[in-house]
Amino acid sequence: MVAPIRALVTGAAGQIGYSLVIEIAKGDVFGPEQPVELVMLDLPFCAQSLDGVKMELQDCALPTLVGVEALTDEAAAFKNIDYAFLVGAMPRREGMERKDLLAANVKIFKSQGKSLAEHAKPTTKVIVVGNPANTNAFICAKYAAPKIPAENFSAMTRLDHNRALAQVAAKAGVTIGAVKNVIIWGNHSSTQFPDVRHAKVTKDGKEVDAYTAVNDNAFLQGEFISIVQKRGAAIIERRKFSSAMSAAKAACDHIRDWHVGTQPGQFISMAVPSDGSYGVPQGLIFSFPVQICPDTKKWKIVQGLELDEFAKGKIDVTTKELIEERDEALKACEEANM
Ligand SMILES: NC(=O)C1=CN([C@@H]2O[C@H](COP(=O)(O)OP(=O)(O)OC[C@H]3O[C@@H](n4cnc5c(N)ncnc54)[C@H](O)[C@@H]3O)[C@@H](O)[C@H]2O)C=CC1
Ligand SMILES: O=C([O-])CC(=O)C(=O)O
Repeated sequence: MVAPIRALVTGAAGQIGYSLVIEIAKGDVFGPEQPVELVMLDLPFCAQSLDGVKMELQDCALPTLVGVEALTDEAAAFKNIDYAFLVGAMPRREGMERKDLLAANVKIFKSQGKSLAEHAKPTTKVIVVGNPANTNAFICAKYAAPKIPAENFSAMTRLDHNRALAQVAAKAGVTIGAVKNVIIWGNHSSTQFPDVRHAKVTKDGKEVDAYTAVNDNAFLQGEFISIVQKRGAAIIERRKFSSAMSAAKAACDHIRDWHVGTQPGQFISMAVPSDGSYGVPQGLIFSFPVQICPDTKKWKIVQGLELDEFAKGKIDVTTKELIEERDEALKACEEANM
């Protein structure tokens, strides 16, 4: 039998958690032949509802789910895991920016970074979903070092990437599968730069660039960018809760691609530690276009993409915000005596 993958979901009793655990458990992430041991962590006051989620997962009678644990102890939850979906954190409400969550959430990721170092496998791969996701991932990686290499840490911008694909498909009058290689640069915040300069669309049987397919430059350099940047807030305004189903789906897309690799010629957006590419300071957790090698399961930042002055200006703005967030988070971690 294939050895099971041990996958941890934090905040599993929350909104995203409820959509996410079923997708992992039924094979949408690691495949229909891969057994999964699912570990769910939440805070002690959620123990009862977490237990209810566990019962429901058992009742799903899933052949891929070979174990399910509902835990409220961080050390036990991080033990021997292969993948960590770090979702558990406070969500924003109407009128807030994601960085307003920094003070409340960054301490969670300091503590979980230490738990990763102490209890997880050194090969564990981590996606941070809890906001502000890039900066939380930066802190988590810092406190998990040197046991777990920085390259194993990522933050989720796949939801923004999927939002961009959907907007381009709708405007070009094609289905989602006909659009590829949109890019989200930078922070999972309203300064992110959704960029379609290198995107391709298959339209009327021919692959063309997105600008040709959409045929509306003003839209692509204006409204499109702001729709994607502010989509999270637009969902909150309507639902009064932040995106959950789409966030869970995006987390699955992110880890599935990391686990199985990207298609030849395809790139996806993932916030990973910068190696200095495109002038982004080293170590910042920054969303780049990446490709993942199916054999090594390692990501590589796509190199050599041309950036015009418009793109460079947008990338500067989001870089500056991430530097400020990083410095604020480091200060908060020093002050939090834990
Ligand atoms: N990166 C992205 O694209 C997205 C990020 N988010 C973020 O994901 C996070 C979770 O969102 P929701 O599930 O909607 O929130 P939620 O409030 O419904 O659930 C969060 C859960 O995390 C738990 N939790 C809090 N601290 C914890 C800790 N230290 N350990 C374990 N569990 C803990 C809470 O008890 C709660 O059950 C928020 O920060 C939200 O802003 C949401 C959507 C998209
Ligand atoms: O907007 C929020 O707070 C939740 C989130 O990150 C998103 O939907 O992109």
